[in-house]
Formats: sequence, structure tokens, C-alpha cells
Amino acid sequence: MLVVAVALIDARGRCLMQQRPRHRRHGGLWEFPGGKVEPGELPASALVRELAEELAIVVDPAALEPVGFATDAPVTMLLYRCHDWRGTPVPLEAEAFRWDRPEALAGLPMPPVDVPLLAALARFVAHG
Ligand SMILES: Nc1nc2c([nH]c(=O)n2[C@@H]2O[C@H](COP(=O)(O)OP(=O)(O)OP(=O)(O)O)[C@@H](O)[C@H]2O)c(=O)[nH]1
Repeated sequence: MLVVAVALIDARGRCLMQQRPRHRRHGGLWEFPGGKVEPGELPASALVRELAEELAIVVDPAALEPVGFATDAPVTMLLYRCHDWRGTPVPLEAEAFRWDRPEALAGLPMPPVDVPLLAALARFVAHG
């Protein structure tokens, strides 16, 4: 299963993470906005679609910068980061969401693939 996700990063270097609805797989865990890549879809297009559905924001695929990828079978997740979007994120599907520095988010309960990707993101945000 190929999953794409994004770290939206605001002007203060804070990143958005959201909590999965409790009745879903991985319910209650904190994760990056995103979702599954559908057959025939490009990863960046899937992410643009998911961000419109989940957060009601508009993202230009050119504003998505790769951070890295991680696998925990059956999930392989590609993480991008993005500093520029149109609209104010509204949690249309999440139980809750929060903005915080990546190192402050590291203690939250999250799916296994998110752990190394959040660490990679923290290095990016710290060193540019
Ligand atoms: N969006 C997102 N999904 C993640 C992350 N980490 C991670 O393991 N996943 C997993 O990747 C899959 C994401 O797909 P999804 O959110 O579209 O899937 P779902 O199974 O809830 O949706 P569906 O029932 O509508 O098909 C889920 O199994 C989710 O648990 C993450 O940081 N962000």
C-alpha cells in the first residue's frame, strides 16, 4: 500500500499533525495529513487531492518537497514537506489536530512509519 503524506510547516517552523478518528485502523494515533495513492495516480496528485478532502486547502504540486520514505508492511509512506498553501486548514476528517515543533511532536503516539520520518523532518527544519 503506497501512502503519501505531508508536513505542512508554518512561518514559525511548526508542523501540523492530526489524530485519526478512533474507529479507524490506527485510531487515536497522530499522523501527517495524507492517504492512499489510487491506481494510476501520481503521488503528488494524490496528496493534493487528500489535502483538499481532509483540510480544505489548495496545494500546488510544485510546492511539495520530498523529505523521505519509510516502510512498515503493508504501508510504504512517502513524506513531503510544504511551506506554502492556499486556505486555512480545517480538520474535516480528523478527531483533533495540533501545530508544534517536530521535536515536540515526537512523543505523541503515532504509526511506526511516522517515527523515522518525523526525525528526518526535525533535521530538515533545524538545518534548512
Ligand atoms: N495519512 C496518513 N496515513 C498514515 C500515516 N502513517 C500511517 O501508517 N498511515 C496509514 O496509511 C493508511 C492511509 O490511508 P487512508 O487514511 O487513506 O486510509 P484508511 O484505511 O483510513 O482509509 P479508507 O478506509 O478510506 O481506505 C492508513 O492505513 C494509515 O493508518 C500518516 O502519517 N498519515
